[in-house]
Amino acid sequence: MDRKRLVPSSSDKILELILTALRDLVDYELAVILKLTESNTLTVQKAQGPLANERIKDFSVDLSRRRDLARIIRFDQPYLFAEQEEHEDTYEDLMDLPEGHSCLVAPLYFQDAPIGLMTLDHSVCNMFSPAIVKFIGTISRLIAVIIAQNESSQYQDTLRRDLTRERNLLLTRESPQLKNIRGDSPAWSRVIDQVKIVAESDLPVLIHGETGTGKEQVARTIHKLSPRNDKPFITLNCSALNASLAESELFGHEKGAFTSAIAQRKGRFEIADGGTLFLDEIADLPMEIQPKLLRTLQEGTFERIGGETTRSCDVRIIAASHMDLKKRVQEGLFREDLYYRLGVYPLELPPLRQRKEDIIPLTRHFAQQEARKAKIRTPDISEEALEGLLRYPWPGNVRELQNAISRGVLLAKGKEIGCHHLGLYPSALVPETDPLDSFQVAPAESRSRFPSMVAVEKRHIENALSQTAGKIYGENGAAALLGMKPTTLQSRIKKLKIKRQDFLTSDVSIVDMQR
Ligand SMILES: Nc1ncnc2c1ncn2[C@@H]1O[C@H](COP(=O)(O)OP(=O)(O)OP(=O)(O)O)[C@@H](O)[C@H]1O
Repeated sequence: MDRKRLVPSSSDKILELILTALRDLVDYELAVILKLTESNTLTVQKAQGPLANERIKDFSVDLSRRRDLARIIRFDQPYLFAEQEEHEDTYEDLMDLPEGHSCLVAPLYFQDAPIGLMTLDHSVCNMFSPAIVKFIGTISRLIAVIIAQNESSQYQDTLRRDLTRERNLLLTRESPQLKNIRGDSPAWSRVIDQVKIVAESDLPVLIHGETGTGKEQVARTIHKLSPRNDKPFITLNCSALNASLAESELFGHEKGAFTSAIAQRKGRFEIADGGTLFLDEIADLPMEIQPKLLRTLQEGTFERIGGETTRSCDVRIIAASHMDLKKRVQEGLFREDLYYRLGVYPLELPPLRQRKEDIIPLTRHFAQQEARKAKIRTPDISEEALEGLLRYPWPGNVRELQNAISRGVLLAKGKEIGCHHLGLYPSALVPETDPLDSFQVAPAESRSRFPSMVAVEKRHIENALSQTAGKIYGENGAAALLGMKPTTLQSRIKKLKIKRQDFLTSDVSIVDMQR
């Protein structure tokens, strides 16, 4: 199969590419590229051809014991051992090449300095003509440049990684790079620490967390803090994709691959090349497509649907799920091998209710953000509203909080944001001991049924009355609880047609009743 490599991601792959191309021109059975180390030793970097075996990968030769090779390197000229020439067979202990077999060696030089040696062997004698020797002399110069450049880019990668690590360690909570994953709670601080650590690597990350806990923002931040940050961050939501759509989205398709494929289309792997691919709701990825994803993750190769070219890509994967992926594996709905491949670095995002310390800072952040968008002064938030926010369980997590604050900023029109602006209202249904425990936020989906101010006020007073068993006056009365004058409260009760007697119990004083 034609193997098209878009981005050779390692020196191993580059050398494989070079030696494969070389074999189209020179018939060799073993081609080996050896690197010259500082200790004057040649060590195998790549071996290819029908005679290449596993043992050769670990082979090295000390040049102080192979004066013939040292001399060839010093002269910087390719050398063809003559059929009758007596010489030590370099790979003698590793394979059985006949006496007088063809053996050609070419020094690898870069900027006038030796960096290694290439050897070509064939079990048949006289396989390499003088023209081939000359050609190898020229090609070995190019090979040396490619190897040196690749090493230099690897060195630069290492430098970049080191710099990234140092930079990430210096980041503080106020750093702009972390602005989308705010939070100071111990639970969230642990997440941020892990984000900083894992960002510098290429490890696949599997993020688990309830809906709206910030999985995508965490994935984006990992990418932003990684050495890949100048390359694309591409997302794919795997839910609601059938197998063929998922395959096309991931790997792309050629024109005419299926009825609706009117044009060629790149998949997310191709688009994300060099960068990060975020696979959201990975638990929903159809079973049929999971082996193909696994293969791409293992080999870094894929084919477009309807295409014959095997492409290679260099993509870092971050996957996320609100479901317990391990449970999906146990239920037979997710491949175990893929689960382990994706979950090399698992990251657990705590729900907002487990990090209440973050609610107020996040609230202020979102209020500021919204006010900036609306070009108004950031409104104050009443103490009561802040308390209400702290007491709400936030099933929709940060997204729900963000929505509530956006609404609040809009409704408050620059004035102080109160409970009613945030949709916090006392629930008449849940019996409470602390009036603030009964605050609830109108869920986003019921925004069309957003309670009117009158309804909110009525329920609020009813709740206070139920807390005080209908008592209005005095220290324990509803008026004190609501911070109102008792007379004002009475008139509101009348106006709102609240049936106070529904809340009365026998221990309410006659005096209070008579009022
Ligand atoms: N720590 C945070 N700091 C600031 N904004 C946040 C934070 N966490 C989440 N958000 C905001 O909350 C919203 C939801 O976040 P995000 O989309 O990352 O959550 P998610 O877990 O991926 O959601 P889903 O489960 O629906 O895919 C986004 O608008 C995001 O900007």
